[in-house]
Amino acid sequence: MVASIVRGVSVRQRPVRVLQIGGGNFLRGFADWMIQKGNDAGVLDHGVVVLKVTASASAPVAGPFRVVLDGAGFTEVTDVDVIQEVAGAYTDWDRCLAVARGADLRLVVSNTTDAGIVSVDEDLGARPPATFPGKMAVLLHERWRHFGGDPDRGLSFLPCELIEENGQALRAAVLRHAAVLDPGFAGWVGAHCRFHDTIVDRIVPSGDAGEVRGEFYARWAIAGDPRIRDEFPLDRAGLPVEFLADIRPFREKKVRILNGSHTALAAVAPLLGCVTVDAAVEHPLAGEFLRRLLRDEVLPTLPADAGAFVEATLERFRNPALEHRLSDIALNALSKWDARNRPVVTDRWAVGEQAPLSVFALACLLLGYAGELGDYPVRDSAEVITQVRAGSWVRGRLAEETAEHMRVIREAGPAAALEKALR
Ligand SMILES: NC(=O)c1ccc[n+]([C@@H]2O[C@H](COP(=O)([O-])OP(=O)(O)OC[C@H]3O[C@@H](n4cnc5c(N)ncnc54)[C@H](O)[C@@H]3O)[C@@H](O)[C@H]2O)c1
Ligand SMILES: O=P(O)(O)OC[C@@H](O)[C@@H](O)[C@H](O)[C@H](O)CO
Repeated sequence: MVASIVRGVSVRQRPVRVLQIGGGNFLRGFADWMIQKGNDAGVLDHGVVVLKVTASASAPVAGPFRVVLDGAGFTEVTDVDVIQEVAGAYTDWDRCLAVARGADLRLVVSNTTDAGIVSVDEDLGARPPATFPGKMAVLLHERWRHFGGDPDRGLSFLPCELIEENGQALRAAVLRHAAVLDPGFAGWVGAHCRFHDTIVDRIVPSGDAGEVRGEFYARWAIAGDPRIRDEFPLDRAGLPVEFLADIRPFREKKVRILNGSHTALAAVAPLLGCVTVDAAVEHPLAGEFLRRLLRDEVLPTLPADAGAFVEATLERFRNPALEHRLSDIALNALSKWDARNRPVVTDRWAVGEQAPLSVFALACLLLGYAGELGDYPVRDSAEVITQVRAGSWVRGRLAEETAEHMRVIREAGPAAALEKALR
């Protein structure tokens, strides 16, 4: 294979088999790292083209970067050179269409945050269409036309977004647009493109163009058509990838334990002076809050074997090398509380129990969003912030319970209020 020079560093040229939607830290430190390992182990020969699907000025850089991963007592450094090109949907849509016609293309990996997989009516003639599914439908249409509807030219989708049934959500959104473009094309998408639900796990807190930093721990659970195991045989390179018939139990455990406690901790611990996750775990009050939340509220809603994942998660949170800032987790915190913490509260209430610490975290968020907690980090949509300030974000029993916590926080301060909630 010929090597090309990008930013003065050699990039190994490989067939472009993967279209990557988004070039954020997570995909580079997780999916690209795995593809690199698969290539190095000889189970893959995959190059990646990154499609930049947002209009922001900052673009991911094509070419090699370094992934630095911290494990328990060791650091792993990997030079990743799988990205062959970055194509900008807003700067060169024709190039994106050309990539979609690629003869070697097999897989689409995406991570567009919780906001990316949306299903709305939009102008599919726009260059480019506004949303990720809209763009994908037009790119697939180009591919379908180019290959004359060849059944062997369908693509396999591995979305990494943390929403429920991510593959099925993406499929439904793409099919909605496909039906508008051409019924024959929609039939081809439905029959020959495979959308896998997946759940990912690796904490990747930071990065820049040249380097991504995260933890060594990783897990990728992939559901759906078993042919994916041969198309993307990362498990044969010893990577932590599992092909499962049903990923829902793992998803529920991971989201409730890891993401839910991240969200709750990021709501509460800054009020106690904590800046990072590891500092919060070691803080007497914040650490107690986290452990009690997991033990008394989250674990009882999960199968008995979830205890081991709680212990492992606490150990991962203690990793000081990650320097994981609580304010970075605070993005869209209320929507995340809704998706990750509310189900715990609802499940506890359904069996006649309480979930005061989950509700306490919500009370902190509501006070912070209302501007009552000084420089509390608030990073959410204007719509959500307006709803909170109008008092319409919570209703019923949740409104009553949060109001009581908010009263105590206002009167006694966050630390005393948390001590009371922990009693
Ligand atoms: N970093 C982690 O530890 C980690 C681990 C697992 C999952 N995740 C998930 O990844 C997401 C954050 O990714 P990151 O850490 O790489 O952050 P990042 O900011 O580096 O990357 C976010 C990516 O999403 C794209 N994006 C944002 N909004 C979009 C939209 N509306 N439509 C299309 N694309 C959009 C951006 O262009 C960028 O490529 C979160 O949703 C998180 O749940 C992160
Ligand atoms: O990225 P967010 O804001 O959706 O959530 C923050 C963290 O909980 C998340 O990124 C975890 O680090 C990740 O899900 C670990 O697998």
